[in-house]
Amino acid sequence: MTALFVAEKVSVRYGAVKALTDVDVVLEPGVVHGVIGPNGAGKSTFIDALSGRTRTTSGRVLLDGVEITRRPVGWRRHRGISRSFQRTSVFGSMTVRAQLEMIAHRHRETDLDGIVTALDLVPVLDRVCSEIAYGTQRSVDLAMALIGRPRVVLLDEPCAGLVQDESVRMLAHVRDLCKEREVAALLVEHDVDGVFRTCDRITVLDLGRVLASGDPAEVRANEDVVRAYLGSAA
Ligand SMILES: Nc1ncnc2c1ncn2[C@@H]1O[C@H](COP(=O)(O)OP(=O)(O)OP(=O)(O)O)[C@@H](O)[C@H]1O
Repeated sequence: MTALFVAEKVSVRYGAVKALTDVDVVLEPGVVHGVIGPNGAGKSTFIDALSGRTRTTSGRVLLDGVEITRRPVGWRRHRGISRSFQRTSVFGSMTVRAQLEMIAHRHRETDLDGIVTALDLVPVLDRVCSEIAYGTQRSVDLAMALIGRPRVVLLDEPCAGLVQDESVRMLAHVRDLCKEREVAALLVEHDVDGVFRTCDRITVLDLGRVLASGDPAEVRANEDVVRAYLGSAA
């Protein structure tokens, strides 16, 4: 069977800096795939390369077995590859409702109510985005990424800036919604415990290379990962 979304030996250089070298990932519907690694490991570069924001130096990206490596961001979004950013991308001056409806219109979403309800956004629909709590803004970011029934979502640190309780709730939402909607998710996150709790598979990057990949138990037990990254916390 053809995998939904594949990164094959993806490499990215910024001048002399090798930000990513030969990184492989396979994403499947309803599977949450975490990517962890220390600062500068190449996590954001990987999401940027998969979403079309950064040009790969070599390697291939495939959707349904068809190469899309050079396709631009907008083309990918319209074919069901969406992403969220490390920093919230809500428009501060709009209401939550206006912002979500605008994106729903653009991507022909027919069940905006379902997304809004699942993410507990009903009480803030008529509030201006800049006036709602930061944790709720992050839920609006997730809602925006899920609009249009994407087949693949690439989430860049959805828990950045959240307190522990909010982070737990956010990752539960990510997992539940990806399972319910059969979305293939790639989750980059610094909250390592959250990633181990949430993800079905995990890839660990270090200095732009894959240090380990597998299910959470395999990765947690991997000696290279413990030595280089998890330390005694494992
Ligand atoms: N635009 C750029 N120009 C040059 N080097 C860059 C650029 N963006 C990233 N890098 C370098 O590429 C490497 C990977 O960076 P990247 O931001 O992808 O790592 P990261 O794992 O997401 O880090 P963090 O956890 O701090 O967000 C780092 O060495 C970084 O300094």
